Amino acid sequence: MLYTTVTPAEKRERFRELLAAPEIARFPGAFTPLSTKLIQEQGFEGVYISGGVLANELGLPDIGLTTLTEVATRAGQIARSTDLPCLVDADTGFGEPMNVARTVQELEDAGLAGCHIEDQFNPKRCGHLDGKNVVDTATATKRIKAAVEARRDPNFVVMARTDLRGVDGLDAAIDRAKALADAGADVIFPEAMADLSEFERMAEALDVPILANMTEFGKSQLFTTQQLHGAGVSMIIYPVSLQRQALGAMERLLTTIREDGTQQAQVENMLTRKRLYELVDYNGYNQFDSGVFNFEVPETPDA
Ligand SMILES: C[C@](O)(C(=O)O)[C@H](CC(=O)O)C(=O)O
Ligand SMILES: [Mg+2]
Repeated sequence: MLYTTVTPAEKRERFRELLAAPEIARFPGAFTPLSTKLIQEQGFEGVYISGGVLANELGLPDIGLTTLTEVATRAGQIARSTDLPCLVDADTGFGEPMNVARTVQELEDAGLAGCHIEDQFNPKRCGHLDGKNVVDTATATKRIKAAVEARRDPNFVVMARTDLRGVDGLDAAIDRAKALADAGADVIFPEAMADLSEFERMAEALDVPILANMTEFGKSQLFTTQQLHGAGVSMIIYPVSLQRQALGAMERLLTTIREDGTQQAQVENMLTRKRLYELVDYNGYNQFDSGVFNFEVPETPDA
């Protein structure tokens, strides 16, 4: 009911446990606070909050247009709705190392369990596209040092993402990742790995855990959890999957209404009213007021 009963400090401890555990942790990308309910119910270990998705939801491309305030506010709303640890995409950290320090503190205050900061510079782009701009190692490590020094909860996970693979190749990306780990990054997010052997080489070269980005229509094949686990990956994100699926369904629904003059043919694909009320826990609110949920909900009224 209302919000999570798990504190941000507890979620960060949980995130640390997940990273230390031998099993792989799976973080699907929530695109709304409500969607975290589905993720949690299905037993996933954590929630990812994608910068691309947040930008897209505002009708914007993922090129560094969103502000720290927008990202921290939305990420905070999402984090508050779930007991799971949430990892948020902090893009390039929203400015200079000084800004990165403020970003980390804002995200800590918003209840996030961790964030990742990448080595692109603005205008940044999706890591699975060509033509990215990447800063030098000194600048990239300064960002990470600033993030690590700024956090007040030592369990807040500072993850460094490197986009160098798509620019200068795997060896350069591995060297960069080592430097980022030396600068204090708790986890490395090697972006746009070409195949499993690249994940393997990256994991072998580092003493810190690595993340795999299983985004669709990108440069990496969609490997299974078992395959990634075998390659030494500690956690996986599915950043845009829920948004892509939902928007695909919305498009199909609108076409049906336009063509058929009614949504009837799509109703069977919709979440029912009953299920929606379960997700927002109408029942639980009866603890406050037994008049809140004293009605019957038709299960499939339109079917
Ligand atoms: C992970 C990512 O940074 C995101 O914002 O979700 C994107 C995902 C995507 O655009 O598919 C990325 O740069 O990989
Ligand atoms: Mg992003």
